[in-house]
Amino acid sequence: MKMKTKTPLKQLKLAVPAQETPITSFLTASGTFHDGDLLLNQKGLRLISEEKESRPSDGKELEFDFLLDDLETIKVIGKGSGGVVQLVRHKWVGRLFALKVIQMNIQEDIRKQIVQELKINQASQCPHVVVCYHSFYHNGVISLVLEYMDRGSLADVIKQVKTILEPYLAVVCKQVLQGLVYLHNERHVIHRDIKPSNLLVNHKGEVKITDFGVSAMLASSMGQRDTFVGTYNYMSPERISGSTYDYSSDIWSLGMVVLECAIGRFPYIQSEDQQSWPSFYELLAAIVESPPPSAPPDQFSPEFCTFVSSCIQKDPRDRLTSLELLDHPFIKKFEDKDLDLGILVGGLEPPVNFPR
Ligand SMILES: Nc1ncnc2c1ncn2[C@@H]1O[C@H](COP(=O)(O)OP(=O)(O)OP(=O)(O)O)[C@@H](O)[C@H]1O
Repeated sequence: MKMKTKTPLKQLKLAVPAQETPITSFLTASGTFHDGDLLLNQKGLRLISEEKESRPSDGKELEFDFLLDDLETIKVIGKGSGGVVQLVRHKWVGRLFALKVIQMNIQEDIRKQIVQELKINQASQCPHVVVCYHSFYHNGVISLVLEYMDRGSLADVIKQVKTILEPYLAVVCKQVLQGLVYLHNERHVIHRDIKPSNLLVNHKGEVKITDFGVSAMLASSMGQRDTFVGTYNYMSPERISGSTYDYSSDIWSLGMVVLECAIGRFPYIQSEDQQSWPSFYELLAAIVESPPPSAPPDQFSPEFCTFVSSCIQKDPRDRLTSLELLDHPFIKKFEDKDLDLGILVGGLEPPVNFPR
């Protein structure tokens, strides 16, 4: 066994029991957050293990260094429960990014979730997962420099178009499934928060998954019940009832999102003119106890109906996997039609002009 003769001061500092401000318990004296092969400080995030390997360029890597001061805010484009998302421009290069700012007065398990998000994003080599170019930690705030998705989220899209027709929905689904196959089969992570506002779209018609549950975790840790309600809508019955869950939990959520986009309303609301939403607890009870929602067969193709019911199954074992769903007849049906989602979203108001 290798013995160290001297214990470095930094290690002594880490051994001190939890202090009043939780952040100090995981930062080194130099203000660096260290977790395994991940280093995060004011200068940015580094994956130490990958530093020596020269990664093949996929055209997404940036040739310039980032400093927070080099980014100028254009405007706020979104607000989540964990913080604010701004459209920013790199002053010298002129390129646009989305800057997500997350407050960090939080506990250990939530911090681990955030580290997971940082790791996934930083190392993402998948065209259907939003790229995180850089992350900063400063004064208790984590800032993520994300790929800017100029058509906003699927939530923004359905606010305008109300419903998405099956052929376009198949194109959206295929891309989300490709992102999920990457997360489930290559990164071995459950997203945990698939919902319309976490599926982002750009003018090229690309759809990408973002936000690995950080905001939801933050909200729940801070007891913001109201802002956290939204995330339960797409949550699988096994998660709501506190059972163990796995990748198939994301598939339930995907099914709910797809069905909502097709019928133009959240599936647990009976009809468009229903006076009020079910209460928070009524909704949770319905998801856990009622038969799962399905696509009305008189309005949709058999392929679409079976796709939805292959996702929205109460028993997680009855759901297909992301890889199996990529081969589903609903996805295959429109594959050679060469449909351009860019044309659909191109006709919409860019979300940056929305009054918020
Ligand atoms: N990379 C991005 N490019 C463009 N717009 C983005 C980007 N990331 C987020 N947004 C916009 O900002 C909004 C807020 O995002 P955020 O992830 O903070 O919260 P949310 O997913 O809407 O909600 P919650 O915090 O409850 O999960 C999104 O709905 C989206 O419209």
